[in-house]
Amino acid sequence: MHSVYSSSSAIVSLKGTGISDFSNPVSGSRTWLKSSSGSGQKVGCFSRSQMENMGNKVVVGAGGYVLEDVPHFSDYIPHLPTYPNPLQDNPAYSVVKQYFVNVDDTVAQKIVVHNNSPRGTHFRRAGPRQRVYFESDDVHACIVTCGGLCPGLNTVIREIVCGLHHMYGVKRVLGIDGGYRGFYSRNTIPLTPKSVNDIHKRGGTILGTSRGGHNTTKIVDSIQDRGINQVYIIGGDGTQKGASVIYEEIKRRGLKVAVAGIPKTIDNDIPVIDRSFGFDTAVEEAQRAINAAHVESESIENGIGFVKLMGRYSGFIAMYATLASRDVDCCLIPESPFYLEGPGGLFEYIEKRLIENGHMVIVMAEGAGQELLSESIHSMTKQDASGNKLLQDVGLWISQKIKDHFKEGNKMSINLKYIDPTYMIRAVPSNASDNVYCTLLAQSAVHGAMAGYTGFTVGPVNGRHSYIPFHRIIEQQNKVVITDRMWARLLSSTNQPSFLSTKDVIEDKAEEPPTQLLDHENGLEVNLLNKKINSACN
Ligand SMILES: Nc1ncnc2c1ncn2[C@@H]1O[C@H](COP(=O)(O)OP(=O)(O)O)[C@@H](O)[C@H]1O
Ligand SMILES: O=P(O)(O)OC[C@H]1O[C@](O)(COP(=O)(O)O)[C@@H](O)[C@@H]1O
Ligand SMILES: [Mg+2]
Repeated sequence: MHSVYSSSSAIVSLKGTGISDFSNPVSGSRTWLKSSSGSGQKVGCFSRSQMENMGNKVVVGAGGYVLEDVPHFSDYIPHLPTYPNPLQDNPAYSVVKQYFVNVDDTVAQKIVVHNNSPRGTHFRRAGPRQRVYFESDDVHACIVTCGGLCPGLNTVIREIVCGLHHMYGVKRVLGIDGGYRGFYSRNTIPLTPKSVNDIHKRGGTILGTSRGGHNTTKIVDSIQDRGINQVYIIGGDGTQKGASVIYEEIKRRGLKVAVAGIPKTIDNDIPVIDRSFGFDTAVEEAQRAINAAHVESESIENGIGFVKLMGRYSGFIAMYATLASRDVDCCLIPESPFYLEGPGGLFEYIEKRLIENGHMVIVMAEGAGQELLSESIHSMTKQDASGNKLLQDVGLWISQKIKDHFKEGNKMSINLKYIDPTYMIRAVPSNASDNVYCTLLAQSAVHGAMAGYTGFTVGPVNGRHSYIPFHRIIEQQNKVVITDRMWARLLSSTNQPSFLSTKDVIEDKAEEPPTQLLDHENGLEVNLLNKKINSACN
């Protein structure tokens, strides 16, 4: 078994699973890995400064057990008082058999294992703790929403406000207006259970949102000046990067301010978590557009219904909407390169399908085929205010190319209807299942902040809500793995060509990224950690 040490060298013993909870304040500013002196076996090879540079809290236990832990106030503020969790006096929760999450509970990232598999990466289980680090009257929380819209934003806001109020008796919650820049350029909005009561029935975010405008110093100054001590940040990969630097600055200033991220991405491009809120709603809402495309295409000779869906780098919405519909003949996503002309190309497939069936439906994620368009028109690489690549409308461009192709030499007379429902999908309120999911995310975030955790994102890992360190959320994007069984299911449901050679498949398998929504069969997360450890050692 291996140990976690604080910089004051106070040893926190590791029970059972080889982990420790940080609910007891430990003096010192950091935790790091150290060789297990008991067994004489070397664990990891980090010097203190290497671990400090990496800034990650990792605990290694028996059998290849790894806990990628989240920071806690006690890591950098010594001797903080704790209080009994008010939930234990809450009549609604009196029916719960076990009020509090066991301090040793962690959630396995990899659940498909073999006889000799290492136990692999784990995350701290989310939920209420026996002791909290805030008295109800002392909490001054704020909530901010950043990045693009996503169904469910208002539900998360509502449930943070109500969770704080009903479970922990917190009365002071502020809304930050218009994303990160609202911290320093706008007035705040007081939020109460009454004022947020109905907001989950509306799309968008009552707080407004924005891209760009992340100024760490100004944001943390504003947090400090207003006396805010819990910051709930709802947003996608860009937002979580912003939240991570806010947390670092807060820690640098030694402030007792919890920073909790709630991952928002309609594209489902955030790694580690099972899925993101709003994704389910988006897939459901996309059915209306696909149905319309089907009706239109069926009604005319050689009809083609072409639907563009969101998905800048990840084609999950397109893939799941296609699988759900069964009316789609071709699904194009950014992860699966395709080509238009020649044998095995898109034009050939369209012609074949129209001859066979008289009509067809194509679904395309907005990020698909960007390289075809750039090659063709030498497009400039423009960015939005957050630094995200601004995409060309490939759907419109391909639609025109299809029309031109069939017009040339009077090949075939086709009727193509182009449908772009992207913003209509994004603006709807979340569906019932996303509403429940948003509630759990919000409550997990509230429990974590009250328990003194900070610098974390919440999310379900294999169905269990967990606290995940920021770096795991922001270091890579979740993508559809086209050598996985789910993409094969899609290909078999549409009958479209894979546009891949055997060589491509072999190469892709060799560098397959980890993904959620799909099976984890190869322990890539552990490999990733090992790679990090090795590179830190070299
Ligand atoms: N690397 C980064 N560091 C700090 N802030 C960032 C970073 N990337 C994005 N942000 C900020 O996060 C917010 C949202 O980012 P954006 O990419 O637009 O949306 P999303 O969070 O949905 O991906 C913006 O205010 C942006 O300035
Ligand atoms: O037009 P906007 O507001 O920049 O949003 C478009 C982008 O928003 C998204 O839906 C989600 O992006 P974010 O998660 O970065 O907000 C992308 O798929 C899409 O390209
Ligand atoms: Mg993003």
